[in-house]
Amino acid sequence: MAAAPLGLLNLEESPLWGSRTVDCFQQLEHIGEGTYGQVYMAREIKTGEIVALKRIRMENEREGFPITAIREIKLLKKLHHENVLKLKEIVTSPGREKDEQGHPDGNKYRGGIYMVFDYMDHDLAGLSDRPGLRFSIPQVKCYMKQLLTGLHYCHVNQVLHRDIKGANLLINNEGILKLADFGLARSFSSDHNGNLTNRVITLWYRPPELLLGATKYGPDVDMWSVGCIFAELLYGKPILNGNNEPEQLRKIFELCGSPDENNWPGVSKIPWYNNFKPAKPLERRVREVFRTFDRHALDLVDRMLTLDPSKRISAKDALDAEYFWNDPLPCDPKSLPKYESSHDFQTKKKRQQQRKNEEQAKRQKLQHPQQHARLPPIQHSGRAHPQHWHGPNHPTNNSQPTVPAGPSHHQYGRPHGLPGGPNRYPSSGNPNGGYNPNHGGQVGGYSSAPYPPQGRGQPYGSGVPTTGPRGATSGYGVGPPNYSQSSQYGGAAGGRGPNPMGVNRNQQYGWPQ
Ligand SMILES: Nc1ncnc2c1ncn2[C@@H]1O[C@H](COP(=O)(O)OP(=O)(O)OP(=O)(O)O)[C@@H](O)[C@H]1O
Repeated sequence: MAAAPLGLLNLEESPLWGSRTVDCFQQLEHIGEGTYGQVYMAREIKTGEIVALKRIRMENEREGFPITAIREIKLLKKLHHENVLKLKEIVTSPGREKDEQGHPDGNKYRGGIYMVFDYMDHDLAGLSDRPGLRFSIPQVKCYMKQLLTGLHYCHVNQVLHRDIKGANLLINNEGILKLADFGLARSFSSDHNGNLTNRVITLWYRPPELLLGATKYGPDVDMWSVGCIFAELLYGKPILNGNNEPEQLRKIFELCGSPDENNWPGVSKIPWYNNFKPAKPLERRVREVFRTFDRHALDLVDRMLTLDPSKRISAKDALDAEYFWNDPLPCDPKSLPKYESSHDFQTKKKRQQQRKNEEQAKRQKLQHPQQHARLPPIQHSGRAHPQHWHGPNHPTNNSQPTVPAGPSHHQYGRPHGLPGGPNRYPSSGNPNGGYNPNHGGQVGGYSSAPYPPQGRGQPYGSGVPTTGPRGATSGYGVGPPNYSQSSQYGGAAGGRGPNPMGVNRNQQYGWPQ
């Protein structure tokens, strides 16, 4: 990853920033794991305030502070809006002064740098992935309106987000949605003539112009991602879930029709157009595929998922769209239900644990077929083991699958590439590299030529999902709300629900260095 000289961080600009250490906070729970760092829920010891700490990954940094973190800090310092996540301060942890061999460690920041943010109870990916959860139409309008308001503010301030996806839209139990993760964001100006990288935005939310190799672009790239999220909220599952860039383009063209000089003047000049243009013309099918959406929703999705970026609707115009001004109106954020906290990372982790339990139970069943409840267990050794016999009113130990305790808070591995099962969102990392010829490349006349192996991380790249197609097992399209309004999340406990990971929040851990 590109790194910047230490001085560039310029923590001195905000005198208090960087002057406190992470020991001012008590670590409560691991809530997120991204390409660039781990995220923890923590309590400020002095005030009791709950915050989120994002530890900036330094493991791969030999030469200084990662440029992505510098960008994120710089941009967040200038953005102040209710719908943009607030960076409160930067704290440090001292870390080792010597390496394992006892040599002085030249990196001043080796110990750890943490960004302190307002704590948000959910991210949209984690929240909408809750089994059985259905957002109501006023609720979808409320979230979309906030997303567009935050994004409009960024665009007016000449910031492109470049990684809009559910996991980066944070929501608190006051119903407020905030844009987060500005690690790939950058400033732009309308007269800017330089080239920008096209290896940004997680694959499923990446617009066709970037996939075709455009290096001059503007806020329209974010609006494509918004269109994908909007349609996903109404449709109940991701709408364009390609496994690699060629497949992603194919899916876009199958939905939005093939691009040509009539519907997108200038498209033939984009570098990889000839490699990827469909062999035979495809019709636009947006209105057919999403025919169940109401008229105004369909109009808006249609204008967001417009192939030609210059004709794509802007955030400002989207906010003026009929959709937001017709009944049912967007609900008041305060009226939104309060849910038990859910983050994409934890949802995936829970699901992984559940799958493990199921597999283990299955294995145990095969190894030890179910006993008749009234009979003692089969005696393998020929001798009875008294500790296995609990009498007729107690289940035997062997007939019960061993269910491991909930995920240990000491094991925070990222659930990469979970075997089978639904895994709704692509991770933004790309450990598998780029185009995989076994996954639909060359299909329909596309070639993989322009795509070298890549990873989003270093510092830019694609967010190719690590898993295959998702099941829609936890369908969460719009419907009558069936969420729990359990009072336990609204009241005295500061609006936070019980710990879904079974972690004791009072337990203090050492901060990672
Ligand atoms: N302020 C916060 N409050 C609560 N949870 C948060 C907060 N910030 C981040 N998270 C959780 O941590 C996850 C990862 O955070 P973030 O996207 O900032 O990290 P990243 O390393 O930049 O990730 P990515 O791989 O997407 O670039 C988020 O999806 C969210 O679930």
